[in-house]
Amino acid sequence: MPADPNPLALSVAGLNHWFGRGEARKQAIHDVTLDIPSGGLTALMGPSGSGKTTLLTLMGCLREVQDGAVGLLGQELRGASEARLVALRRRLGFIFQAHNLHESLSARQNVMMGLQVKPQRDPRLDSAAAERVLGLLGLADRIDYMPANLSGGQKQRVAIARALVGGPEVIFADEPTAALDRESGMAVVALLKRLGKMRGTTTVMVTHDNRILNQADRIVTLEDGRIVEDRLQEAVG
Ligand SMILES: Nc1ncnc2c1ncn2[C@@H]1O[C@H](COP(=O)(O)OP(=O)(O)OP(=O)(O)O)[C@@H](O)[C@H]1O
Repeated sequence: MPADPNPLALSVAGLNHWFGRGEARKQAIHDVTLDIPSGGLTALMGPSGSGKTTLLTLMGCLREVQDGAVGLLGQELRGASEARLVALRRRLGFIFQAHNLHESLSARQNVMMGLQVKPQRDPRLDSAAAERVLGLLGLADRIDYMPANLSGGQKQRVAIARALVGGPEVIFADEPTAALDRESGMAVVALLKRLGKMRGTTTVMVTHDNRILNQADRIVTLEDGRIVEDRLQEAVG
């Protein structure tokens, strides 16, 4: 049988999630069903507390699936063993607002950390790979700087380079451009879109940033833990 030309990166069905116990128990995700094909940039938006981060972390194997199904890269997350989840996480890239760089390592060394989960690589190529991705993110002249000597936006771009350097199949990002100026934010989105077209990399991104929403292929809106709108769009620009 020929391979499916457009396989699903994510397939979520009847997903529910609760926080707390007893009287404090509160449902954060209500019956979410969502298929995301490989490639492309999907934006998750919605008011504060609507469940965006919870949904992102459930899809990214960072939170245990309690009820419903989450298929990621063809594997079901609910009930999966820790070993299987660890193997899957190695195929993902995560970008969060708090960049968590190692202060004692240079930008290059921080990005090289993103390759250490790849057992099959040739480590002699790590340094050049880190340099290349930092260059793509406009940091060619900051490669050997320490985090203390970088601005907040530059540190965030180093964290993004670290998430991208290993060639992840799916990228989960939570407000990745919040700390970036307009130009850097647009460069990050352009790079994610290029990865989608060239390598079929899928990006799922929580954002309120209108510049990014304009560039997204699809916008999924949550309210009170439910999907209230799911819109495909022709990207602008
Ligand atoms: N660890 C937690 N323990 C208890 N409740 C939580 C926890 N994390 C999230 N919640 C609750 O779940 C709901 C959804 O939160 P979530 O962080 O997913 O929303 P969000 O849309 O990402 O919000 P924001 O835009 O403010 O980041 C909220 O009511 C929140 O208070």
